[in-house]
Amino acid sequence: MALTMTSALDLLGRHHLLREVIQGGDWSLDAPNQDGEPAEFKTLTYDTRQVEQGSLLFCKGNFKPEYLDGCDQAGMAAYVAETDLSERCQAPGIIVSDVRKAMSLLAAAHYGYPQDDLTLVGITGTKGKTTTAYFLQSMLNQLSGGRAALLSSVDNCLDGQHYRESELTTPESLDLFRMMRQAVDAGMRYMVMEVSSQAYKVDRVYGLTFDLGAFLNVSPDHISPIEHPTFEDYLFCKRQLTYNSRKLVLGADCAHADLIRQDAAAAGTPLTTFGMDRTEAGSRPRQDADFLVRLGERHEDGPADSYLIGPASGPMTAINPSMDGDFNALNACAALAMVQALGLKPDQEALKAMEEVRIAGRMEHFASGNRVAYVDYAHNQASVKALLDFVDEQFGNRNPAVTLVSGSAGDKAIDRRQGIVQAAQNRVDRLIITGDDEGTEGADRICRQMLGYVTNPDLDVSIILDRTQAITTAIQEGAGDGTGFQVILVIGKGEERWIKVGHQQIPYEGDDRIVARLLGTRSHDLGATGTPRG
Ligand SMILES: CC(=O)N[C@H]1[C@@H](OP(=O)(O)OP(=O)(O)OC[C@H]2O[C@@H](n3ccc(=O)[nH]c3=O)[C@H](O)[C@@H]2O)O[C@H](CO)[C@@H](O)[C@@H]1O[C@H](C)C(=O)N[C@@H](C)C(=O)N[C@H](CCC(=O)O)C(=O)O
Ligand SMILES: Nc1ncnc2c1ncn2[C@@H]1O[C@H](COP(=O)(O)OP(=O)(O)OP(=O)(O)O)[C@@H](O)[C@H]1O
Repeated sequence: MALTMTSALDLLGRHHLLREVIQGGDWSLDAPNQDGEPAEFKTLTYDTRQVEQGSLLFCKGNFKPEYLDGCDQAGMAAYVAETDLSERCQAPGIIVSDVRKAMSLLAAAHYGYPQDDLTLVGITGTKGKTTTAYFLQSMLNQLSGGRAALLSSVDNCLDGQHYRESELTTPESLDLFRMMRQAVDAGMRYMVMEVSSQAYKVDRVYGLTFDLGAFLNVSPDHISPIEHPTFEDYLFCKRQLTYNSRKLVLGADCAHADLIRQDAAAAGTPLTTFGMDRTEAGSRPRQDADFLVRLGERHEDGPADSYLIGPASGPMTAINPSMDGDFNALNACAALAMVQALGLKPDQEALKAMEEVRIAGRMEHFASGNRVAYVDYAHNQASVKALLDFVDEQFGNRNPAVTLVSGSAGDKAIDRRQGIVQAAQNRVDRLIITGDDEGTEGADRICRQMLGYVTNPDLDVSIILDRTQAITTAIQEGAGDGTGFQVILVIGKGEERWIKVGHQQIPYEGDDRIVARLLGTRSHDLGATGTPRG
């Protein structure tokens, strides 16, 4: 469907978003007079640097009027904004009460409502969104002959095969609808996407109904001046997925599950639940979740523990995910519950597809002599706790000396600094606090703040600002006397090849590559599911 000035105004009017159209001194509710057939907008953009002949520009966020200089000359057809910017340009201004909502509605129309041709799955949760999304995509690809697209915080995949690094966890609505169109044109039948709390906060998914939503878990995170003012606001934004999904899969042990159940009842959204079953083998499984995962046989020194996964009513199937950790088995269980909620029957091959999934920078495992290292993306209290639970379960009987290398990002999610220290300080032997994406705050300040949260006097703790040096120290002079078994955990950056300093991304070797180089083991350079990026 071509979007013209007339159809855009009509759509905005129907959604009560249109205030008026301003061109020069003329104010009206109608489209400015045009000769002949109304011209369709050629492109839509929210960046003046992308404006070309026939563009419709959205002025959102911290947009500055001076960005409009030169847009007339570039051929801008019109702009959409919440204020009159006619002093800066000749093109008509569509003045709306909410530019982000307007952008989502107009983008959907411009790209011909691609969501109608996709089975759309949205996944939210504080932890496990990316992993669960990859697990689900792998099963859907297996069941549909490779017709599952993916939008994640690591990579986007629009044709079931090629993965490209993504910028945001959930894209801006304009980019989202464009990518959906590309996916439909590439023959995709499914799209699996992560839905961040921020997506609801700033209307990136406004007007979208998901065929299936998943709410995995929630714990305090993303509280900062540019994200959420409070945990209540963070959770409230996430809860919106329930009201915008036709069905919902919910973690049975999710905090505030009762509230989310109330949401689902209020919205008339049917629920399927999943959870970890920790009852003894052979005893009656837990009864309060529809899908369960439980520990299978333990293999000492084996590649990974195996799990049993399936509907609570049985039968269970053994799986052996290549990504370590009970939390990843739980993510696999969430993905299985989602496939079933979509009305599909996952066969053995589909479950096997999950076993092949590897995600760059998530639970990357390295070993040499008496040292084992993991590079992981844990970067808040809940994920550090989950990672240390894994270390206890997997290596506890070998009495390891555990070294943790962690920093925390600047400018956002400020509560993580305390959360990481709290989760770790009584469970590791050595903590090396180091630089992360410091942004405009400076790594020194963030590291000192983290150090200030340490209350355990027995903890061997130090700040080594340079991340490469911090990892080198951890590997070469880990905790303990160096003779016993050592576990080294390097967390928070995954496979990222840059560190954000100020507003710049400074090239960085990468945690995984540094560990591999120092331990003399092989590093993987994969985008996802064993597929090189490209
Ligand atoms: C708070 C927030 O949502 N910020 C996002 C938002 O910023 P904004 O709209 O204020 O944009 P801005 O960069 O200040 O600039 C204002 C506008 O002027 C435009 N511009 C700029 C310069 C110019 O010359 N001409 C011009 O038109 C820009 O394109 C933009 O549209 O739009 C930008 C892109 O249009 C995003 O990059 C930016 O995300 C920032 C980088 C960010 O850090 N976002 C985080 C908080 C975020 O969204 N995270 C979530 C959750 C992650 C998770 O759970 O792991 C996510 O979904 O990624
Ligand atoms: N279900 C889970 N529960 C707790 N921790 C988890 C879970 N799944 C993954 N993690 C931990 O969180 C880290 C990030 O996992 P993942 O990328 O799948 O989550 P995410 O929700 O996409 O995170 P983010 O929003 O921070 O990008 C992992 O490296 C792991 O340490």
